[in-house]
Amino acid sequence: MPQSSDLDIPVINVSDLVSGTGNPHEVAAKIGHACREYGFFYIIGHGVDEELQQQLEKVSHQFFAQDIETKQQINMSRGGRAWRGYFPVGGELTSGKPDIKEGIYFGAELQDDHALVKAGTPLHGSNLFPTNIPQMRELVLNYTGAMTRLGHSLMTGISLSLGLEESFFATHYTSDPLILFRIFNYPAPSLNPETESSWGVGEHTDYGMLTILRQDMSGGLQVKIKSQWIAAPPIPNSFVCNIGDMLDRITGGHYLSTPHRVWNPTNHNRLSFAFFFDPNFSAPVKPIKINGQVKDNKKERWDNASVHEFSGTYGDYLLGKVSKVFPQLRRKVL
Ligand SMILES: O=C(O)CCC(=O)C(=O)O
Ligand SMILES: [Fe+2]
Repeated sequence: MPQSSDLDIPVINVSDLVSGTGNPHEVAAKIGHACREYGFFYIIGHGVDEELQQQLEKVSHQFFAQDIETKQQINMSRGGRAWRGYFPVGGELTSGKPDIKEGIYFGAELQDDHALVKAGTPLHGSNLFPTNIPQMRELVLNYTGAMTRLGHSLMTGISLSLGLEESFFATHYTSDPLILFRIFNYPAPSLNPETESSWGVGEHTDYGMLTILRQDMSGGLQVKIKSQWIAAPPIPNSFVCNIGDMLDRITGGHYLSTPHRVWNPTNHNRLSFAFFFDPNFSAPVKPIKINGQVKDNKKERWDNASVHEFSGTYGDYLLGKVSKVFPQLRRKVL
């Protein structure tokens, strides 16, 4: 680990963006700098109710502490094409290796009569909530509501930071954002991932636009910046934000989709709450004109793939990735 403090991930107070008062341009400039140099930043002053977060954390501990049979009652196999529900430890792979984590997948709560659900669109539908922990439903829906509002505010900052109209992303990409929300539990004790090659989540980049992560106080998140792994330790009352592949693509690589990985360095379980604020499923993803050349971090990337070679909608990109692991999510051939 480098000792140099110039590799510290920036902490940005976003209250002026969220409240729409004060100086959003100053906040946007800080976000722009962080996106160019790190692809990661912490936010404080985000306005998301701390009590709500703590209650969600409490019921999540309650859920994961149950026996496996009870948790399996909402297994992902029951979520069908909506891609919702519980997966057990080892049930998800990163680069072909099983992750040492379990979790629950949630998304926007859409009923069967919603047009996209009726059309059989993958990743759209209703959630699987645990019936034996009834509070979880309302907490998850309140939390995803608050995070969706926060996502919209941050996207205005990202628009401004690129010298675009503040509504640029809302107009072209996120009028109906694809929302994925995952609660993860990384059990303890963990093996040393450096020697045992067993990560909670192996090295990867996120697929979409913007990820907003709440991590508990355990630590263990690492970010690959300028070829070095650095720690992104928990900071009370903050969220960690990072850029996904689509924003990297749209900005010609000027905003980096930065590789990261996680393990549990403690002797108790580690919880995290990953909220993915991603483009509309049907939005065509196209680069904007930006000064300077396209920057391709293909060589730095875990998959040695270039996001700049992709063309199509966000749905095409996402399904191309996840249907390798979940073949049932392939598009229906009409
Ligand atoms: O659990 C974490 O801290 C991060 C999870 C993550 O990187 C992901 O789900 O994409
Ligand atoms: Fe991630």
